[in-house]
Amino acid sequence: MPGRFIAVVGPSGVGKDSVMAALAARDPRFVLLQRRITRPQEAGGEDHFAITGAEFEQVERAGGFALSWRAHGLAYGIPVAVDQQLAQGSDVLVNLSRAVLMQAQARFQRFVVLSLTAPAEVLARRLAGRGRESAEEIAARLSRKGDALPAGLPAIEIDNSGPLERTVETILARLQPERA
Ligand SMILES: Nc1ncnc2c1ncn2[C@@H]1O[C@H](COP(=O)(O)OP(=O)(O)O)[C@@H](O)[C@H]1O
Ligand SMILES: O=P(O)(O)OC[C@H]1O[C@H](OP(=O)(O)OP(=O)(O)O)[C@H](O)[C@@H]1O
Repeated sequence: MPGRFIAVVGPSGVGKDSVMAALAARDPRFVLLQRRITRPQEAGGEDHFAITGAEFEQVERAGGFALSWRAHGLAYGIPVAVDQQLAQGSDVLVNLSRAVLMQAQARFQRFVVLSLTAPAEVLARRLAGRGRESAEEIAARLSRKGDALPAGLPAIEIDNSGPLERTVETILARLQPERA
């Protein structure tokens, strides 16, 4: 049985990368997908694979991405190698744009959406604390109206305004039944 493609979505600062890293650290059946992003490696935050805009377009044209999208002035790609990780039975955690969820649902056999939420003031505090973006970029992220989840798409909604450990426990409990 292939593993599950677990799309982790939610507004900037909600804790997608932190929650994914904590899940992977907690249970080796979860693996993290390393995204291709046109963001410098030294920017900090998630462990992405930095790629230039020209390289990105080349890979995209050649069909090297299972999914790709643009946001925050950057381009993001999920390499087709994700299929091998899934075929090995791993549950793969992927930080995804809400804009590509329908495409992802059509592309992957076993597909789960984890939708993280937190109040606006928590997002603002966390983005400032993360320190990866300038004050101007943070303001743009906070005012960006991300897409709502597509109507009818099943999603597991998880509040991440409390401690990370509590979020991880809640997610494990919600995902466990399907793993048996
Ligand atoms: N449950 C939590 N409690 C406290 N701080 C958190 C929690 N989740 C994430 N953070 C912090 O909030 C900031 C944004 O988290 P991050 O994982 O980068 O969010 P996202 O990937 O959704 O933008 C980081 O500095 C992170 O350490
Ligand atoms: O369409 P949306 O659902 O709003 O998502 C837009 C983008 O925001 C996040 O990027 P990134 O991880 O670079 O930013 P973040 O950590 O600030 O959320 C997410 O992974 C998408 O690439």
